[in-house]
Amino acid sequence: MTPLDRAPDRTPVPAGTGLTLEDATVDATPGTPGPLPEVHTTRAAFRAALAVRVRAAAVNGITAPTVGLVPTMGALHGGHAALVRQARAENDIVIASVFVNPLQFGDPADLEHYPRTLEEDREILGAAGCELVFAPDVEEMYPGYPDAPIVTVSAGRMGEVLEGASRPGHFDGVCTVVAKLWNITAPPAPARLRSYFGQKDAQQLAVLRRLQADLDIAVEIRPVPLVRSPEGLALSSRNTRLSPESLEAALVLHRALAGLREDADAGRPLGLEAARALVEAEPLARLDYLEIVDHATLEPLTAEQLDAPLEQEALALVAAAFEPVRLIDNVVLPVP
Ligand SMILES: Nc1ncnc2c1ncn2[C@@H]1O[C@H](COP(=O)(O)OP(=O)(O)OP(=O)(O)O)[C@@H](O)[C@H]1O
Ligand SMILES: CC(C)(CO)[C@@H](O)C(=O)[O-]
Ligand code: BAL
Repeated sequence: MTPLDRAPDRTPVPAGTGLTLEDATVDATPGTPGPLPEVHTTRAAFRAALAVRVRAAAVNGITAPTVGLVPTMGALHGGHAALVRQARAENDIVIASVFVNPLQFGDPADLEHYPRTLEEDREILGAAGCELVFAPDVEEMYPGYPDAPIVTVSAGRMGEVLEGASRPGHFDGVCTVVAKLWNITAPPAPARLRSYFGQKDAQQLAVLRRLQADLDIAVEIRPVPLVRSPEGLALSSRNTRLSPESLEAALVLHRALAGLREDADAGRPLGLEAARALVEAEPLARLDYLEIVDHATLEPLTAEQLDAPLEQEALALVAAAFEPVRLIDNVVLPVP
């Protein structure tokens, strides 16, 4: 029995339902140094190292250990540390992947400038309780790249809206790499895999729930609340590329979402236009979208649904450019 199985308030969220988790209070500090996790760059070496840990658990009387996987693209911060800490609290073995996945980048400059900081990442992962890291290069992950992979996973219509409309192919790339990561890190039975994703990437979480359910993949998805800076900015690896002025300006995203959250809490009509106008009034922001959608399907709420108290939980999602980066944020809108 794992810590998660024992905790009655931690029953798995069924696939397709929304999150009810509040944003997390900020703890952007990496924590006290822990043992540095073992890093493997090949699939074979990683699988062998995981099998050793599963056997060691059995020797210690844990015959069906759970493995908590935290997929990341590196450049880790307090948001990622929260994922690892939650995985540590709920599982017998905690592993992470660090891989900047070229399939999910449309913009070559975004891929080129994506920060790569494996040594610092290792320290953050160790401090948060991760013991094993899979950090392949592109050739290991996609032998023959860019002529491979030939067969990929499609996110379907959920991958064409919101982020997907601005980043065509992005969610197909995410689904393809995550399906591979789940296959590579699947522990030998009777051990079980759980995979941790942040609410910060709310559309990604919704798409990956469908990937798991629609393809019957043997993994349990565990959501983790969004972690913000003390000022309210959603922590993101891309924040490091913002000027001090843009950092300040970017707080408008949280202000706009907080207004919608207040409307929802009070059972008032949701002030979607006012929230959009707030972001548009910020000179350093270029609004891409601000939408209110169904939590599980990502379908936009109708005008009637926006005007009446919510009957089911919704999600307000925003994306805006603060040159040279594009930021996303979201808030869960609860039933009043
Ligand atoms: N502020 C945050 N709060 C909660 N989870 C987060 C936060 N930031 C990232 N995550 C989660 O960490 C995982 C890895 O994300 P990723 O490596 O893309 O980091 P990131 O900071 O979101 O990067 P970027 O914003 O540049 O895309 C994802 O599941 C993501 O949702
Ligand atoms: C899930 C993920 C690691 C896949 O590359 C990435 O999209 C991310 O970091 O959110
Ligand atoms: N956190 C989502 C990964 C990306 O922006 O590509």
